[in-house]
Amino acid sequence: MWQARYVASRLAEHGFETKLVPLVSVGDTDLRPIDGTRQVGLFTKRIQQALVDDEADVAVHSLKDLPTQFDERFELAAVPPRETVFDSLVSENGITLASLPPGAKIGTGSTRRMAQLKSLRADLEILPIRGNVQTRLSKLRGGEFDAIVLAEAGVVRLEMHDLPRVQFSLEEMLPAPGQGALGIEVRSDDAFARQTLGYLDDSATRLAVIAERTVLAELHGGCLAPIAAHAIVTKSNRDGADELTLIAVVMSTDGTRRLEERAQCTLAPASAATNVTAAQLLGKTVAETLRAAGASELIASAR
Ligand SMILES: NCc1[nH]cc(CCC(=O)O)c1CC(=O)O
Repeated sequence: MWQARYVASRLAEHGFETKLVPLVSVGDTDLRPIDGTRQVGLFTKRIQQALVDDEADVAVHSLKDLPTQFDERFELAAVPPRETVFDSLVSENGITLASLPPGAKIGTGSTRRMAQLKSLRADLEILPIRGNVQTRLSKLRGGEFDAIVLAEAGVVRLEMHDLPRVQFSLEEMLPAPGQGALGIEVRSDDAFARQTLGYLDDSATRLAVIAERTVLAELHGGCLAPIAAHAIVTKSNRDGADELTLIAVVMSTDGTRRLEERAQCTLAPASAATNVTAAQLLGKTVAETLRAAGASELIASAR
């Protein structure tokens, strides 16, 4: 709802009136542990269905939740400027990971988070937790866990600034592809919606998430594999040109094996199409190197 309201208010700045269509996704209601047999897109399918049924013209997703599988019915009309990409350790008193008692119980349903937690502290007990941010926090308060891991982006958007937590560094906990970014989809035959939403696109964010999501797609990772990726656009200090840097990690779920790859490309000034191709190539190159180093085996063992 926050995300949809954000898009509505950005559209209002450009003079467009909108109507919110509140929806409840399977991801909000299905709290059973993730077991890999259920379908992908639990948070996004219901919203896409609203586009198909003409219930809504604009679909607002967390890009992290949007499957990489191409669907010709929809087009990603905009990727707005990204919120913070970090993950945070959330607990009753905001304790650091290092200060947790031996064998502490940490709630996360993400193999990416599980693997990185295990590599930092092998003694931790990782327990499944599902649901939206509010559901997870009520489980933490219920005493089931010593701590849980949440994306800082969700915490910030819900304005829970006082929530006791410690932010992980990128070295400790590399985020999921697309984390902190929104993906705004429209029907592919709706040129008016595509053009209108185009105002909200942020090219640096879009290129970063294209690179990250290409790694995931190339490794056939889906949302269950222990794959992390983070890309960022920066200015080169040599010639001032924009550069896109991508780092990706594939792990074994027990945290004992870690493959890491980093690569960079130079972006062309104001050449959207060329830069999209460059971002995709960067993601493919990194995925290829990870595959050559044995990534597929680690991903398969996580299923
Ligand atoms: N899978 C749920 C989900 N999808 C997006 C976010 C956070 C917001 C974001 O990363 O954009 C979350 C919650 C979480 O991971 O803590």
